[in-house]
Amino acid sequence: MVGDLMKGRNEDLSPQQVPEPARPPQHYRRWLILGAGGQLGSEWVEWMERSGADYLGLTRKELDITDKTAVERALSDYDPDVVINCTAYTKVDQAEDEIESASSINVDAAGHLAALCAADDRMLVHYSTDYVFPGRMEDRVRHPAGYPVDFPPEPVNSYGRTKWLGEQAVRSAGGPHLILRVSWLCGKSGRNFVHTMLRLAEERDRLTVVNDQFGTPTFTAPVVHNTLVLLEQGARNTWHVTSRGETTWYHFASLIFSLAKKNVEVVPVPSSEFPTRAKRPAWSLLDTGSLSGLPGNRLLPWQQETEILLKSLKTG
Ligand SMILES: NC(=O)C1=CN([C@@H]2O[C@H](COP(=O)(O)OP(=O)(O)OC[C@H]3O[C@@H](n4cnc5c(N)ncnc54)[C@H](OP(=O)(O)O)[C@@H]3O)[C@@H](O)[C@H]2O)C=CC1
Ligand SMILES: Cc1cn([C@H]2C[C@H](O)[C@@H](COP(=O)(O)OP(=O)(O)O[C@H]3O[C@@H](C)C(=O)[C@@H](O)[C@H]3O)O2)c(=O)[nH]c1=O
Repeated sequence: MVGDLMKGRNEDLSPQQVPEPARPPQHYRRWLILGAGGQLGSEWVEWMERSGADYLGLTRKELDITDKTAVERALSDYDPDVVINCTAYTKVDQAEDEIESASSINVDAAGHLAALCAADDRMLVHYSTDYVFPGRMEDRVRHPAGYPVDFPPEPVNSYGRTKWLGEQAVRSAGGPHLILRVSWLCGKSGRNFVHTMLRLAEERDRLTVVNDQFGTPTFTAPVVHNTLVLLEQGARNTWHVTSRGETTWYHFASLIFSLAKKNVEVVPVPSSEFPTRAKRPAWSLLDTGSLSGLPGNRLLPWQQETEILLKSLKTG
């Protein structure tokens, strides 16, 4: 079935060689990583540590991005050339009821950070999401390779709306920036679908998982790699960064259990049989065509990246 889903995209999704990890470009000397305790932030810290780059990673405890004075002080004290904003409010269901909290982090704080970066000509990398798009199945017919970067956003939930407003706040600050939209993000640490499935496998022997929401699982290591590739090439503005291919949460769960050798019965269900507080887009594939043209990119099939992540969870 996963094979069938892939056929529509008419591309080679067999495993490919994993490129050598990209290195931080030399033209940026000092790197500030915000949200360093989150799943993407901790991946960034690991890469920076390994590369020997001059970086400072700040967790939420060390810097609350909604504290304007503290953010100003952090920027002026460390004086970074590039700021990687991995902070976000990411609890999709809770965002429906905690709009103020989600907005203060995803919109106001992102805009304030962008304005400060713009004032001192610091490069800002900001992450956004596939959930900014409406996710209509009919959009798939017109855009089989995924939503183009300039497709008009129309989020279907509060989290998506705050991320879209956050993007606009970053753009309107007018400084040098990269906004990278990623989807269905999973990494070694933090809250994500892989960890949720592995936890549920210990608690239950049968799970129902939605099979009518389509997208692309994306992994933190290739996101950091591709961000470095984009920075190396001097890229600016908005890009889509995902793995290759397309699947549903049900097929993603099935692959996780099969690779992790978990004996769980996974039952495919329509979204109507798995009600959630927030609506999710039915189809949120992102077109990564622009990134695929850049040398050194890491755009591997989502199945291969899932296997790489599960192996790294095993080996630690
Ligand atoms: N997770 C996903 O599936 C996807 C994520 N994205 C985007 O990718 C980016 C990274 O997401 P991801 O790493 O998964 O998210 P996480 O939720 O794992 O990390 C976000 C981090 O931001 C921190 N944070 C929250 N509020 C504040 C604050 N006021 N000040 C400082 N730090 C704060 C969180 O701390 P704490 O945990 O203590 O609250 C957490 O460490 C985000 O922009 C997200 O919107 C895009 C698509 C998919
Ligand atoms: C746990 C579980 C979830 N589901 C469904 C609910 C939902 O429709 C889908 C995904 O579940 P989650 O709640 O884990 O994923 P969700 O929080 O919607 O993930 C999103 O997070 C934000 C931050 C993003 O930016 C998105 O790209 C996306 O990754 O799977 C099941 O069908 N069965 C289950 O047992």
